[in-house]
Amino acid sequence: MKFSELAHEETKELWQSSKNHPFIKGIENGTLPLSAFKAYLLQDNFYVQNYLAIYDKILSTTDDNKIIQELQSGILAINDYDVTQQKNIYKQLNITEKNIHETHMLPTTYHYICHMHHAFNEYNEIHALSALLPCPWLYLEIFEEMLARKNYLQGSEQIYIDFIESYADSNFQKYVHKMIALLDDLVANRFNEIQSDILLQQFVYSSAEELRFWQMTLLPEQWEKYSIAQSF
Ligand SMILES: Cc1ncc(CO)c(N)n1
Repeated sequence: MKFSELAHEETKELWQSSKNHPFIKGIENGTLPLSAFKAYLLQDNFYVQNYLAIYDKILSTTDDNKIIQELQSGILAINDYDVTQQKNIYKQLNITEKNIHETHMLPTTYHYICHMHHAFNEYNEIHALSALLPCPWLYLEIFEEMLARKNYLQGSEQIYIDFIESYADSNFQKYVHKMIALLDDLVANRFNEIQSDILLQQFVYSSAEELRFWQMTLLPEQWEKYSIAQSF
């Protein structure tokens, strides 16, 4: 079994929880309050910047030509699908530079970002790529399934319709499939540099963080009022 197949199997439940999440259902039927979407985008700005920073760290340290080639085209894809798209949505939602500067990272954003940097700093580029893969792969799966159901077309928010169609787009799909193949190749060819259990953990942890990411702005998370158990 390829690593990607194993990782996908291991995270089925977490991914299903993301697919069923009220935030995702709200994007599909158009009922997600724009304020929640705005808050999500402001957090995602931190996330995407750090995602690109890890690509840069890998590119400036690796001597693996296949990684260099795929990450360079990956950066272009992220610029198209995440950065440019977000800038357009920011304009439509009147999100200003001031709003961006005034935003603080919420706990899940912080933890997810630390997890990805940790995978690179404590292990290596292959472990980092495992931590980075659920991000585009989960989005592709969520929004491809939405596209196929077509229910989202009845929603009244054009922003959500565009958002779904962008992440289900065939070029984004090509990028994701390349990243999956890249990781599987690395696992097969550089197996002596990999700690298999940790590699799988990196993927599972990111899948859990993806689920928390939807939840974060709905709760909303606050550092000052950290959620605690209500009872035994
Ligand atoms: C948190 C998160 N996961 C995945 C993506 C998709 O690239 C994104 N923009 N943000």
